[in-house]
Amino acid sequence: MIGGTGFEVGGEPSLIDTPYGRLMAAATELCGREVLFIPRHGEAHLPPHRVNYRALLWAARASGAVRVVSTNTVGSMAWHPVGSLVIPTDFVDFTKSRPSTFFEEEAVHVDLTAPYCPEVRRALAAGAEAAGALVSDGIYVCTEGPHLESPAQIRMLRQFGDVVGMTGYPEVVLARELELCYASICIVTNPAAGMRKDSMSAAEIRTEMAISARLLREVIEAAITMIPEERGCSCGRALAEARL
Ligand SMILES: CSC[C@H]1O[C@H](OP(=O)(O)O)[C@H](O)[C@@H]1O
Ligand code: HPA
Repeated sequence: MIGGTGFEVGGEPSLIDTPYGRLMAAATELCGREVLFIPRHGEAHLPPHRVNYRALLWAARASGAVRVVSTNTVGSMAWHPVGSLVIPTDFVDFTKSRPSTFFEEEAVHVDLTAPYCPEVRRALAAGAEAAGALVSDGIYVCTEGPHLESPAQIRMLRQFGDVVGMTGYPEVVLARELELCYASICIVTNPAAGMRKDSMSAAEIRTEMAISARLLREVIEAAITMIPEERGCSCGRALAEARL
């Protein structure tokens, strides 16, 4: 699991070395399944544009994981109430400065027709339903941050997607490049800028996330039991025809 702002599951902490740097992770068990929990922002809570996304995914694979469940907090650019969940089906990238590939020296073009693993997405949707959460599919728009968006930016971005965050990209792409299954469960913490009269501060967003953390854990625990043992998706063959 890659845990976002305000989400923890506990576990035995350890340091993992990757070619991209060292990070902290915690091994634990959830519902009988072995889980490696990696806090996305690390102990120092790195801002989104400085998160070491390649190290996160590399560490996941090096630990033997084949599936990654990520949690993200998002602002809604549509109708979603605060506290509801969104499972991305697709994404649009508006970031500016992040290393976004493991393949700097060769031309490798992974297919992103279905960027998020359909099997893990299905399990998350079933887990959300079992937990009684309000959940919907949606398109995740990723901004560079670290500032929250302006109302004019949101008027533009809402033509491209449903929810906005700063961390969903390039994780989703890097996971595919490592042939990992990857899906995200997003918690709506606020209406995006300009969607309501009053604004919402980062501190208030964090408070909203804390309120929803227990629900999110319930959803993930239920989802984990619904992920099939064997992979039936094509994520594990992402590189088969990706090289030129
Ligand atoms: C003011 S909160 C913004 C911060 O929270 C989200 O991070 P994460 O997806 O890791 O929960 C968002 O993308 C920003 O990084
Ligand atoms: O409104 C938002 N914008 C960007 N990232 C976010 N993460 C939570 N809410 C937001």
